[in-house]
Amino acid sequence: MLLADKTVIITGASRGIGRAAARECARQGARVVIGHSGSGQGTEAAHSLIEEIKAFGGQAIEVGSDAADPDTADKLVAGALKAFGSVDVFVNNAGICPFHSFLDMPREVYLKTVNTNLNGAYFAVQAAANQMKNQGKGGAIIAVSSISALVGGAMQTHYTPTKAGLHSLMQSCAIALGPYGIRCNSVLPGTIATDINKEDLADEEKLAYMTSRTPLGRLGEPDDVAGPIVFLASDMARYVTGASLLVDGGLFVNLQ
Ligand SMILES: NC(=O)C1=CN([C@@H]2O[C@H](COP(=O)(O)OP(=O)(O)OC[C@H]3O[C@@H](n4cnc5c(N)ncnc54)[C@H](O)[C@@H]3O)[C@@H](O)[C@H]2O)C=CC1
Ligand SMILES: C[C@H](O)[C@@H]1OC(=O)[C@H](O)[C@@H]1O
Repeated sequence: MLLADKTVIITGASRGIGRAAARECARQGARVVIGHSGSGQGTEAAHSLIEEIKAFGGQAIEVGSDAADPDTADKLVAGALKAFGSVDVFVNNAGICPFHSFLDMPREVYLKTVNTNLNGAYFAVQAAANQMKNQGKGGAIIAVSSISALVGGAMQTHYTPTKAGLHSLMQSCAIALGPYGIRCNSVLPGTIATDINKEDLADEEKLAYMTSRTPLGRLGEPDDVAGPIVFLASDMARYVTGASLLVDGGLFVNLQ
């Protein structure tokens, strides 16, 4: 098992990519902290994931707290320490992408997106890194960034800078935390079918367009991203830091 005896915190883990990653980490032997929004739906989904994980003999707990709130960072670390005694891997995954045009972008939509996707992440990464440093045996931090860190989207002018920010944060943290043996990397998913884009991809033309642009001929599924996250979290990636891994079925390189 790739993650035996490691405690992994994953934010936004009740649904989509985070849920798939949490399940796979648990399958690989990790003790998992499921971060979620704390809403009724988030709590319910987190409980059902805990049941799934327990059913195959895994260990998981949940911590409900808004990813945009800087205090969430300490709650996640405290939850991990109380239940499992360590923090070995931190996966920053929680995110939103409320598609909206640029010229009339409401301030509150912009601010909510940046606070959820990037500002909260900064403090969460900081809290996890401090705990790893105090433990003295290194660790791994993974940001779920996006192909959108590298390319734009007319309806994503508030979102793409947050993904570029996460990508950049991992590069800088790789340097800041390398001396402590803490590796920092990002995964850059392409278009993965989840709740975040359900409405956008309900447009059949858009769905067909995104599929046709993907050399592997299909959109991604959450499980497609879970494997790369586990790899970067594991000791198999012990000399990988400051890297970013596109997980996009070839979408990024498909110019013509
Ligand atoms: N689906 C896609 O095509 C892509 C997704 N991503 C990124 O993957 C990450 C996960 O998204 P998906 O699984 O696709 O979507 P999703 O909507 O299924 O999952 C998002 C998760 O973030 C959580 N979340 C949102 N706001 C939160 C808050 N304020 N506090 C705590 N949790 C919160 C949600 O509860 C949910 O669990 C996001 O950061 C997204 O930007 C990146 C590239 C492509
Ligand atoms: C939500 C979008 O469908 C998705 O998010 C990303 O980060 C990708 O670039 C896709 O646009």
